[in-house]
Amino acid sequence: MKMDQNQNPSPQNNNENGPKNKQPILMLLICIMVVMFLVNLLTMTMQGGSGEIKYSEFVDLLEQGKVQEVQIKGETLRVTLKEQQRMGVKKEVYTVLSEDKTDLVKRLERAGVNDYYTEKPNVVMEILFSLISLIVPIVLMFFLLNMLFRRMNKNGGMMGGVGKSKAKAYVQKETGITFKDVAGQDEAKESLQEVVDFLHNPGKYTAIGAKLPKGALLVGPPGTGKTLLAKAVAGEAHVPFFSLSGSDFVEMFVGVGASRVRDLFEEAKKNAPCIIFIDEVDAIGKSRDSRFGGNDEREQTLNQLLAEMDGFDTSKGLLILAATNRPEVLDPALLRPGRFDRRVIVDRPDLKGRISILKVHAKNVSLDETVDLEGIALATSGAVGSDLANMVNEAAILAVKNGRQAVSQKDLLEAVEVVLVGKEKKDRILSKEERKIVSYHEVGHALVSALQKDSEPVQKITIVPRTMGALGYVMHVPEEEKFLNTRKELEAMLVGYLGGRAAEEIVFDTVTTGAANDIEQATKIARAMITQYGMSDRFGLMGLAESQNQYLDGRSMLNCGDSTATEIDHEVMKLLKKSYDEAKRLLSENREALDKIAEFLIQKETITGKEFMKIFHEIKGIKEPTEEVAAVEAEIKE
Ligand SMILES: Nc1ncnc2c1ncn2[C@@H]1O[C@H](COP(=O)(O)OP(=O)(O)OP(=O)(O)O)[C@@H](O)[C@H]1O
Ligand SMILES: [Zn+2]
Repeated sequence: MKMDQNQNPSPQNNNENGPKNKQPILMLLICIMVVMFLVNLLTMTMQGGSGEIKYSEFVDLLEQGKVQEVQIKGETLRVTLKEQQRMGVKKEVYTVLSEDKTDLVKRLERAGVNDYYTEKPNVVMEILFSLISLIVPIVLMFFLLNMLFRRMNKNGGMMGGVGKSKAKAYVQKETGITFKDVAGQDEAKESLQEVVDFLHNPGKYTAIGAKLPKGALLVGPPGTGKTLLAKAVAGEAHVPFFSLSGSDFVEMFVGVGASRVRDLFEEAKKNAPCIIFIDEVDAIGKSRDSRFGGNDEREQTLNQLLAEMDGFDTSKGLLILAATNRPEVLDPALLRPGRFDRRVIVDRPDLKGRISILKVHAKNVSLDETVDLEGIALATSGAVGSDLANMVNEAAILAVKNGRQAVSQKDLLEAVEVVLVGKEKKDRILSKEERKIVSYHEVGHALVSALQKDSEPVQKITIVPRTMGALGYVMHVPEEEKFLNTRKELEAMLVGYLGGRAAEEIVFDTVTTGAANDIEQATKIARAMITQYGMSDRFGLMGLAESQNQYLDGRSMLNCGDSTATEIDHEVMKLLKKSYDEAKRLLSENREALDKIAEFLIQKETITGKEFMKIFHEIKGIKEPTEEVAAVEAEIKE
């Protein structure tokens, strides 16, 4: 559901060793190749393409007076004939000396061939040749490898200077962002406020002998504003902001990451007071413990980071902030006092937080009088800052699309859905039968929820497909923000999730693939109830799983023996079956309401929670003449 619109720091200039430097090598290479080619061609033509002849044939030629010149090279004779070839080039042949050299000399003198000599100059040529044939492949290899390395190592050339940092930190002299721009996250701001004060007047602290913190680790799920907070610290302290992502350090070659760390600190020290921000620090700071997979390069990089953190003098006003959403994988050495000894939790915003984040982002958007940001915040439990920022923007775009001057509550609600489930997919035409199934499925969810007292009120039911895969869905909005769930509520949730499939089975006596996501969610909840929340009678309070990454998808890992794991599976199955039976029971007993509402939904495609409740109450014979219902009735009649 997260739509990341992160403004990740982009390396400012990462090709200072770019194509310009490659050109001389290229030119040299081409020259060498051309020379080689020419030399080859020349010797080829000089040899005139001739071959070897027998010594006796040579003797014949000699006696016939056809030989002009003979070069004696060891046992080989290179014979130039008087006969001409194309373009005035004399024909040449070879032969192997098969008599005593003095005899040959006599023979030559007799034939009047004075131009014979034992070859010497060619020795130089030969050495040159073998040298070239040795050097060219090496140069070629060097060039190819260099290119390959560059490609693998997009920020720096292996050959072009291993030690130099190519991943330039993204530097901002003034971020211009202050704590006011970060909504909610009050605890985080408070603890960072102290840090700002350190940067402002380090002397105040050192005078008493207090040690200044070297770094703070911002921990929290993606999109909660960690980068924003780090920038705000720099903005509040009016110091430059150096940022780099952990993954920028990690390279193919051992030692590159470490030298980047060194360069970054060198650069930062020159600019102190300033802030270094390392996003995704887990990319380098992963535990050196082999449990997470050892890696020499990363270890060296991490060691360098640790050394740099130990090495600098805090009184200069250098502060390192780092962000991660997987603190559990970090090397303990990073978290030791004197390093990232402060841990600032930047968690998902609560209702109050969401309201203020919406306000911050709505500040620059024209809103009409229908807008109720609190209502939007209620409907977006679990959303993080970047989601909310995205929703406000999406709503503004919708308003413009519909030709309006200001954003209305309807735009905002639609935007919430766009961010959570994607845009309406108008071109996906469902067959009549499919629409019917989807309609019953969704009403099944809604009705089961409405029939149980521990579930959240229904806000909207729709069978308009969405781009993110949903063919229809039911939107619930809680009456208030919840931080705890009772066992009853979780059980009601399970029944609610399985209500869709139950409706399909009851009405069509068949089941479809449409319940895949429901089944996944229900299984996750059932498993957590048994292994983490101590809500099963079978295992009681025994903790059976460890949470793995609280700030990402909250995955957990079983922590028990194999046989227990099998038993857990049985228990999960039992719980799901019980919930499914309950859903089927509820729907069978309310078949009339199911049919009526499903029919209504097929016609209208989208119905509001109020419309839904109205039909429901009518059928159940519940008289509820509240003002709200009366208003809705009037609305429907229109
Ligand atoms: N508390 C907040 N107040 C205002 N805006 C916020 C807040 N949290 C997030 N945002 C918005 O979301 C955007 C993304 O946030 P940011 O990049 O800081 O998240 P992050 O926690 O660093 O995420 P990641 O872990 O993915 O890098 C911000 O630019 C801002 O527009
Ligand atoms: Zn469903």
